[in-house]
Amino acid sequence: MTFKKDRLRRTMMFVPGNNAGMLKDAGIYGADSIMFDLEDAVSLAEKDSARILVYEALQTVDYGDTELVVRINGLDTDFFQADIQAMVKAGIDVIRIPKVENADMIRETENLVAAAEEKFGIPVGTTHLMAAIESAEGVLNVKEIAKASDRMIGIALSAEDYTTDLQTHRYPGGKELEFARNMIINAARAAKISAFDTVYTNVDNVDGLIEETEFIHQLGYDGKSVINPRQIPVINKVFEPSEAEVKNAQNVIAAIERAHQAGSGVIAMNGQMVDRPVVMRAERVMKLAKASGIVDKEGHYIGE
Ligand SMILES: CC(=O)SCCNC(=O)CCNC(=O)[C@H](O)C(C)(C)COP(=O)(O)OP(=O)(O)OC[C@H]1O[C@@H](n2cnc3c(N)ncnc32)[C@H](O)[C@@H]1OP(=O)(O)O
Ligand SMILES: O=C([O-])CC(=O)C(=O)O
Ligand SMILES: [Mg+2]
Repeated sequence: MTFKKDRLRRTMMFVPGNNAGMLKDAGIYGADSIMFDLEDAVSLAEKDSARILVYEALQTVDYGDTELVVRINGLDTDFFQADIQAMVKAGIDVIRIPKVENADMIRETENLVAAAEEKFGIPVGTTHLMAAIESAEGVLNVKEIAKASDRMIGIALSAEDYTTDLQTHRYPGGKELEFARNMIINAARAAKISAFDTVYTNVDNVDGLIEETEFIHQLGYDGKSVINPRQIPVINKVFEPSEAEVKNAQNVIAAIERAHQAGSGVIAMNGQMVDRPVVMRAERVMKLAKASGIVDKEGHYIGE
């Protein structure tokens, strides 16, 4: 398991914790993060066996350098304490807390995680947290939630439960999610952590998934939670920079290097000002280009 706070997180794939076959193969599909689910994909009768199965998978399956996340059961259930114990002991990278409504829920989880780290000899502070926002209360408190702990790496919108709480449902186009999506991306960026959009539940509707992903990409989200491996390349493609974007980013980076050599932090390129925010955007384009395999190690465009 490897952890890097600012890594790319275009796709975070839910894997039902009670499905041994899916647990075994989850690493082969190229998700940036794998999320083992102990919560809503697992029936009440299977809560204990799923926890054991995920623990075993973490001991035996090689997931390479994919980030490993577990969605524990909610803090209002009888299962979350055992989930935390087992997953911290297994050395999970990130614990995703479902149905987070306020910052106290993050602090409560953090205390239990810290105690488990001490108990199992895991360096204190190395298990990270993220929060899923699934209610109106959660959306209204998201700023405090995002900043509740140094362990926080991200905030996710969970629109199935959220729209139920709002007493609506999901519509094509997602107007009912506009407020939550804007709140979450701003809270995540204010806290300097990742923002994940919700699952797209119709796995056969590729056009709908592209449309939704283009929209959340435009808003600034890092990526989406996914429920099926077929959704991974579709989302990655939306996040893949175009050739023109890559070439522009390369020119920006070269221009600012020339400026720095001349002792300046700003330079004009084809009549456009290039300064720090432009360079930061260019660096993100190059990071996405590398992850998409469209540039070589030196950053030269090689296409697909
Ligand atoms: C609101 C919420 O809480 S959402 C989160 C909880 N829900 C989940 O976790 C659901 C996870 N997803 C799934 O169970 C399934 O993808 C379904 C039920 C949506 C669709 O199932 P299928 O139609 O069988 O998917 P599909 O035919 O595309 O599967 C292709 C392969 O991918 C595997 N696969 C499918 N989904 C996943 C997954 N989430 N993780 C790992 N492997 C998966 C299948 O096992 C199959 O493997 P195989 O070719 O070796 O047999
Ligand atoms: O996190 C997600 O997108 C899935 C989920 O639990 C929800 O939508 O309620
Ligand atoms: Mg949910």
